Amino acid sequence: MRLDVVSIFPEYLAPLELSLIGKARTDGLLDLHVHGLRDYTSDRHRTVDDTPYGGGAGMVMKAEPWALALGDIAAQVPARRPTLIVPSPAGEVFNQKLAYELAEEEHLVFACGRYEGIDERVLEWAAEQFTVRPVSLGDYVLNGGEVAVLAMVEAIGRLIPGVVGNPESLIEESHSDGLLEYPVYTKPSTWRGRDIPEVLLSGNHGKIAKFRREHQLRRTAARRPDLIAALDVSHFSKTERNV
Ligand SMILES: CC(C)N1CCN(Cc2ccc(Cn3ccc4ccc(-c5n[nH]c(N)c5C#N)cc43)cc2)CC1
Repeated sequence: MRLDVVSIFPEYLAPLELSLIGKARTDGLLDLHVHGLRDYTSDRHRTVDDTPYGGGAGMVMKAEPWALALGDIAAQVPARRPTLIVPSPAGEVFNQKLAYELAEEEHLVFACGRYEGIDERVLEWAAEQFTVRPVSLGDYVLNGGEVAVLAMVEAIGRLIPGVVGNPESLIEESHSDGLLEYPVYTKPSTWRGRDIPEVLLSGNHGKIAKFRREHQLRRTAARRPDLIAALDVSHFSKTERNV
């Protein structure tokens, strides 16, 4: 998968050189390019913003630098219609389902806005050669798109085959089956007077699986009842429907 990120703060994306995503880049599983938007300006001050038409607080990102940057990226990978992800407080909310969907794409481009956002005409212009998707990390306000891109690239990148060492660990984690994950423990079995659940020492895989499923359901019901409500009844066994 090829990924391109455009930002006025390219150094903000440096964490994508670390850990699993960094190794995936070294291994050639992810072809990630970060671009500085100011490289696509031509004035002495490398201007990327201006005052909003209609008045109001703050500044808006100018269209031309974005069109030059996105056009350059599209030209570098002519064969495929890239998906342009535009982090925005007004976007569809990013979730694991969308992460899986985007992990199937061949080329993702991320436009990190700042200030009060990007001139809307950029998204209209980009729709000629990109599939444009405004996406929100969640219902809270950030100062720009970079943090959202760090989260999305990690969530999407780890779903690419070969990025996560043990693909089985992708199966039982939170949200992959619609429920939150069960509690996990490791040595020592007694820590500061606290024991681990005895069943985990039993070696009885059926009982362990049952314990874990029950705790997934309890944790999800307690912390995210909205996820329980969203699940189809067929998701639950007969006994679980009465929990
Ligand atoms: C009345 C008038 C003064 N209001 C002024 C604030 N407006 C909303 C507003 C608020 C902040 C920003 C800052 N910003 C610039 C680019 C950018 C990209 C993503 C996000 C972002 N925030 N939250 C998320 N989950 C995001 C994601 N993904 C925020 C961004 C941009 C825009 C609403 C209008």
